[in-house]
Amino acid sequence: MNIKAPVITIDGPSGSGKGTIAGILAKRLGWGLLDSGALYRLLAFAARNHGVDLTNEALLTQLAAHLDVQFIAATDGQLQRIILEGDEVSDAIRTEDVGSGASQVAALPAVRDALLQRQRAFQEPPGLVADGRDMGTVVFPEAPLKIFLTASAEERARRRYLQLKGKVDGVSLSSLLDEIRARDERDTQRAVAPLKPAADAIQLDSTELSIEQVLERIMSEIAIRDIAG
Ligand SMILES: Nc1ncnc2c1ncn2[C@@H]1O[C@H](COP(=O)(O)OP(=O)(O)OP(=O)(O)O)[C@@H](O)[C@H]1O
Ligand SMILES: Nc1ccn([C@H]2C[C@H](O)[C@@H](COP(=O)(O)O)O2)c(=O)n1
Repeated sequence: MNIKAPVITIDGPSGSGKGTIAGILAKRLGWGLLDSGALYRLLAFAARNHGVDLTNEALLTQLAAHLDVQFIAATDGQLQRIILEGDEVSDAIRTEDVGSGASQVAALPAVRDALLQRQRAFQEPPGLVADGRDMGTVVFPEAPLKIFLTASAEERARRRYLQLKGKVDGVSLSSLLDEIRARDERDTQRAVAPLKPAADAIQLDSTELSIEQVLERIMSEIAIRDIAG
């Protein structure tokens, strides 16, 4: 019998804190981590490197199927590292520009299909924390705990501003807010696997919550379900 490892899914819009929460949770539980947004970012980044237009579904699908990528798990004192075609791109894929490209390629159905099995292959014992837009609705519909994490667009832009200020030249709160709204619109309105809560997801608005408070809420849901041993 094939007993599947438990999955906790965390979906939500850009800047809601999914990645931060998923990373801490995976570490606390000793589980694997799937940052599914990184796959779409890697594809957009690779497409630009190879001169592939972000609207060319056929070529992007081929690129997605053969994406040469390695995720090196976080260790004490070191964050997860991402290697694309032999080069470390962990920071390079985090720009708003790459995020916007990722959101464009993610709207293409054949691209999503090409990345589906790659994402499901992360489901390994003892468990997986997976963050993205469709983790609970499409990729892991049987997950025993699904979180839909939100925050107001203004708060998400503020968080992103604090994160980028001093690291990226010319960053402005108002342009970040515009980018966040544009990405929300594209991610929620696309025809395939749009960003939306799964019917059985727990919705958490983190606008007024600290990272630790969000984690506490999720840890109590894990305890209620008794899913982490
Ligand atoms: N509850 C919170 N309170 C304050 N800051 C937070 C909170 N959650 C996350 N942050 C901060 O907000 C920023 C964005 O968080 P994070 O990158 O985890 O968001 P995300 O949802 O994964 O975004 P994206 O989908 O674009 O990757 C980070 O600097 C993080 O430390
Ligand atoms: N499961 C996912 C994850 C990500 N995307 C798309 C949409 C996002 O705007 C973009 C970048 O994601 P991020 O790194 O900001 O979480 O990738 C998606 O469609 N489905």
